Amino acid sequence: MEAKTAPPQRVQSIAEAGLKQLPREYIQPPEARPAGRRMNESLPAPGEGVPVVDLFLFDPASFEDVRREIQRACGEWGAFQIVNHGIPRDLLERMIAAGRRFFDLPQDEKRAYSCDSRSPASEGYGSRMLSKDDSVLDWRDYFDHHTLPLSRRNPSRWPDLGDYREVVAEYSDAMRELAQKLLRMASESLSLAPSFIEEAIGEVYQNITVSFYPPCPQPELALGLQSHSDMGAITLLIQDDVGGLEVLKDGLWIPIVPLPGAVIVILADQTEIITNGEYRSSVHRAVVNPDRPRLSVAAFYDPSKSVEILPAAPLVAGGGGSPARYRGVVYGDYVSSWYRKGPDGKRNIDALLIDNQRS
Ligand SMILES: O=C(O)CCC(=O)C(=O)O
Ligand SMILES: [Fe+2]
Repeated sequence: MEAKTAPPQRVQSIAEAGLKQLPREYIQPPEARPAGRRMNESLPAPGEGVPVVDLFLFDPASFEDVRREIQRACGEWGAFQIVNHGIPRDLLERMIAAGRRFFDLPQDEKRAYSCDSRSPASEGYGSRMLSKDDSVLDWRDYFDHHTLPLSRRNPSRWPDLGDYREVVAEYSDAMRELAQKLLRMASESLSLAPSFIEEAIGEVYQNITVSFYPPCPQPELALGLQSHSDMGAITLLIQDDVGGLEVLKDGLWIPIVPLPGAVIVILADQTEIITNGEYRSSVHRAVVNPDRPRLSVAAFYDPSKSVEILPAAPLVAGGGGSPARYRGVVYGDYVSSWYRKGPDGKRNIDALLIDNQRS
């Protein structure tokens, strides 16, 4: 428990104090440590890593090729990078630069924007996604923005720092459009109506989280963000050139190597349910390094809390597909159970599996 008077500890302040040893709360259990990964034994050969999909090719003339690429990226990986996505490079760079400007502020100026650490997903500056007395802490600070629907968007709560507020608003709108485009492609590639997934998730809630991972004195013992899958429908992420995001594929942690100008797509749990497991939500984590701070910006695109999420009728038995693999769930209940249990390295979605047909 934090003492009432002491401000919550920020990872960046700990890092700046220049410790040689990682404080105990940040030491991961041996099985979760990045040093334990078997990654070096089998780094992906060129062309075998996380897919890169060129959306420029997504036109009717080459539709079949891209459709196959989308099917492979969503079905086998649940995470991929996209290029030629239509978002101006300049906007991506201004978003990263805005995030960096905030984290460069002196600690007491940042603290003026602190979120309410007792309430999950509260807006503002904070140090971890969930709090559970026995959990190991992430080597990460963040700033969470509530951006959509517009009724939740209140830029006066965001850093008053040059064009910061304009950039976040512009970025939010651009990422909403891109998420819609991708969900349409995902629907179409499963022969669903293009608007199927969008309609299934109802009014969209978007949060934008800037994550800051300070240099870590013992990165082999820590994680910037522990293994998890995202709860909502789809996450669009950009990162600077440092690298650290990894996705789990067939038991191996595969790095998503920074690709300038690319956007990383991470399918989240509700898309896996709606597609009846044809498309998978990606289990991912962030590792840290001793030398350079890393910054990423995630735009989470989530269903309304009141919507019931179910496997799509055309994809289950009766509609021509396989038996339903997941029980339906009201999204708000899914979120509450996630915050109660925490990710614990497991996929929350597995609790909804019928007969555990997929592991
Ligand atoms: O910073 C990253 O690369 C990952 C962030 C992430 O997975 C999340 O915020 O859910
Ligand atoms: Fe994530």
